[in-house]
Amino acid sequence: MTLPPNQPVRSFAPGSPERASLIAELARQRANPRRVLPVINGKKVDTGTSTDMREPHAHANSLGTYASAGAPEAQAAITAAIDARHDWSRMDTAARRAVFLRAAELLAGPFNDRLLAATMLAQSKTAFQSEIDASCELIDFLRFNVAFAEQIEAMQPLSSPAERNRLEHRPLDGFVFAAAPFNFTAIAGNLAIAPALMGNTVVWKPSERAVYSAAFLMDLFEAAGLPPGVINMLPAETPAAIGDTVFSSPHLAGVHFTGSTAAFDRIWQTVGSNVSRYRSYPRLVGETGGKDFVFAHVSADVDALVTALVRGAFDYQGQKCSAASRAYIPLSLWKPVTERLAEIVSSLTMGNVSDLTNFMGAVIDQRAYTQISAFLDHAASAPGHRKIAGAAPSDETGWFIPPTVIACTDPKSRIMTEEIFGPVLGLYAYPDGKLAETLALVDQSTPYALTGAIFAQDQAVINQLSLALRDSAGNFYINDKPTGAVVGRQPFGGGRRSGTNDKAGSPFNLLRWSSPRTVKETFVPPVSHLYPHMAG
Ligand SMILES: NC(=O)c1ccc[n+]([C@@H]2O[C@H](COP(=O)([O-])OP(=O)(O)OC[C@H]3O[C@@H](n4cnc5c(N)ncnc54)[C@H](O)[C@@H]3O)[C@@H](O)[C@H]2O)c1
Ligand SMILES: N[C@@H](CCC=O)C(=O)O
Repeated sequence: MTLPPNQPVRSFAPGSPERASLIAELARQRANPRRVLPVINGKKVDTGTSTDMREPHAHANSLGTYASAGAPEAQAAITAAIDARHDWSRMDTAARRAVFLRAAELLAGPFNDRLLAATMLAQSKTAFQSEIDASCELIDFLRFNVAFAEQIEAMQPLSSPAERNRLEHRPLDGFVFAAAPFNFTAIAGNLAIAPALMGNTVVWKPSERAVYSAAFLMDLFEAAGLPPGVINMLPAETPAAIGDTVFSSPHLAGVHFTGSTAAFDRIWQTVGSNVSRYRSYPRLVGETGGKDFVFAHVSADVDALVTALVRGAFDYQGQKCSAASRAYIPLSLWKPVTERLAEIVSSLTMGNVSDLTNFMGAVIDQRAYTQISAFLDHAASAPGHRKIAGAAPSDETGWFIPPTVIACTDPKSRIMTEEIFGPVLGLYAYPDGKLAETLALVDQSTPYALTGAIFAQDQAVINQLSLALRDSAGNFYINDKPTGAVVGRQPFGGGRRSGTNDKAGSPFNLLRWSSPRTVKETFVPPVSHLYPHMAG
């Protein structure tokens, strides 16, 4: 079965048509603040509350407000999802899939600028970062998931002349709760659409830090013809208000989560403690945090390594679960690597993402700004840390944390072992001869295993490093940065405390949303209970 091509990534170079129309849409959205409401059973519900949605890089600018859902709306969304399940799960699969293919075409067409601009304004992504997320990755999720669902359906058991066997892919017996992180519009969408494509109905809670772009996603689903009640959107200032209702419902059949390890731990514990309430065992799929590494061998190409460090650590302000956050550099390469890194990092431009000349925007909000600043304060005050590059943070006009590189003498420093989720890269210099010991450090010094990259030239060395770090990352890169997985090419997800590794954008993930029924049809049934060996 053929897979669709990936959606091409455009350049947004000066003079390009995509740049002109994006700039016009940014202005249009800025001039038209939105009021976002929960959507339950296809109807918008105003709860009367009002939470501001602001641009992280220009926090005086409001994009509008949203009405926060609470327990009553969560209960209504569960009821809507349960009611919608009958028809949606029985809809002809080709018709169901058409909704998602239509959404892909709409997103590649009239909705494209809307989603791109909304993601730039709400999440402070540059044009390129928004393009690879809200446009390319989401279009790919929509199209590839349909192709993967067809592959899954095609995998049928053996039949014989006497019997016909088949596997029917039914949705889970209840509703799926999808909870999204702020950092990827595509992930927010996929968390809802992957279960829905398999016939499930969904209570979808976008991140409280990215409600604005989620509202445009909901517009897209509706425009694609998604029936009411299939995906019910609950923006909520207090996530636990939704979680408490959802996790105590006997109809909870699955959780599709992406976010922090701490939040998924709490969800898992709550679901575990409620397990006897549920009508079925809820499927728990959670892709969580990371402390992603770059390991350089003495044979590494310095220019390729430094480019990967800069893009891997500082694209989207380091707010990717895959971001390069700790790097291990052999002493013999330390000087050229750190000098080149310091030179490039100090030249990176940061500011309002509507100015397309900027390399970076701001971090998502004040909470992130404070948390990342605390790591920088720690590095400034605790012995064994030396800043190689990085200016002072500023929160005057936006939540700006400049890209920062910190040399750490202790490879177990907090900078080298804890998820920072910001533009901070820790470096550790290892003696060239201590290869095995350093690989053990890479593998053992954090609880995560999400992404990692190695840089080396010799194939035998590449094989040695790949084997030594086999369990250290679910997405492993050789001579490339550890970010930027593409749907259909690098199925994404990590092990250990980075998640259940169900590989978003792959058939493995879709299978989690199916409860197959095996059907055996016997053409000529036996009419006697006696077996031949019983004949006297
Ligand atoms: N592994 C991956 O594929 C991947 C991808 C993106 C982000 N992430 C991780 O996500 C984190 C950043 O995202 P974030 O700050 O938005 O994460 P977060 O954990 O703060 O929030 C994630 C989602 O969970 C919801 N949530 C939290 N507690 C809840 C509760 N009790 N009940 C119901 N919903 C609840 C939040 O409202 C949000 O929608 C980082 O740790 C990053 O590594 C992982
Ligand atoms: N899939 C993205 C990361 C998603 C997490 O934030 C990447 O590969 O960079």
